[in-house]
Amino acid sequence: MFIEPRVGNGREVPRRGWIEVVCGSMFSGKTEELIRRLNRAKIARQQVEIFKPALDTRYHEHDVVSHNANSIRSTPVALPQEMLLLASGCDVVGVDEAQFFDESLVDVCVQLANRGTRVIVAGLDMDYMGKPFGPVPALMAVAEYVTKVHAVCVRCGEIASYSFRIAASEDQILLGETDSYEARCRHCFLEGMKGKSPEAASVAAKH
Ligand SMILES: Nc1ncnc2c1ncn2[C@@H]1O[C@H](COP(=O)(O)OP(=O)(O)O)[C@@H](O)[C@H]1O
Ligand SMILES: Cc1cn([C@H]2C[C@H](O)[C@@H](COP(=O)(O)O)O2)c(=O)[nH]c1=O
Ligand SMILES: [Zn+2]
Repeated sequence: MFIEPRVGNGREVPRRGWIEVVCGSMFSGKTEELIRRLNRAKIARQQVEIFKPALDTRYHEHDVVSHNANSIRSTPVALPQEMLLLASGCDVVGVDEAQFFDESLVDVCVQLANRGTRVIVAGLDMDYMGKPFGPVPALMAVAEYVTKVHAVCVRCGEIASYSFRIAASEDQILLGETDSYEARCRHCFLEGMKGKSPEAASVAAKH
């Protein structure tokens, strides 16, 4: 799985495209896993392009940077359509923070895969309310491979699938780190939601 197959029995084989999604909560290792796969492709001398949403300026204007400071050069784009032109001739395209793009990202990834590109997309599957986030759930549906990674719940040490917001904002988009979010397991996420706004409490009440 996730090999870099371009040469078969010493002969060039036609390029085959596909989509891989790496999803999970904040701090679950999505960016690390994306960087690991992209670096392997570079070692295999494949042409790699990496994109991130222009709005994600948390760590660096250009680089994709993980919470433990691994990084890889990327191109910030405002719209998914820009990737179609910028990635022409590429073997592998990586996309980080996919949740910040609009739904057109799904069609762009499908077009790239259809024209023979391996597309690796990393992003949050759920927002701070535990609701599906942006185009990530739809990408999971059309992907050949979906990998859900997990963080460690900072409250109890169980595996964490939720990003619990400790900051006051109720906007869906709020850039941040440990200053604004905690990785939490289902139980600790629901416990936290009970003490929040009426909408948040109703999310917890449904469970
Ligand atoms: N609660 C946590 N659970 C797991 N890893 C954490 C946690 N808090 C910080 N980390 C660090 O975050 C790293 C993963 O960072 P990153 O790949 O950027 O995650 P993501 O892109 O999913 O937010 C881990 O290797 C670890 O060093
Ligand atoms: C849950 C949640 C997160 N965000 C923001 C916070 C961070 O800037 C990114 C996630 O980064 P990571 O690489 O996955 O750690 O998304 C948000 O805007 N809204 C949310 O609900
Ligand atoms: Zn917990």
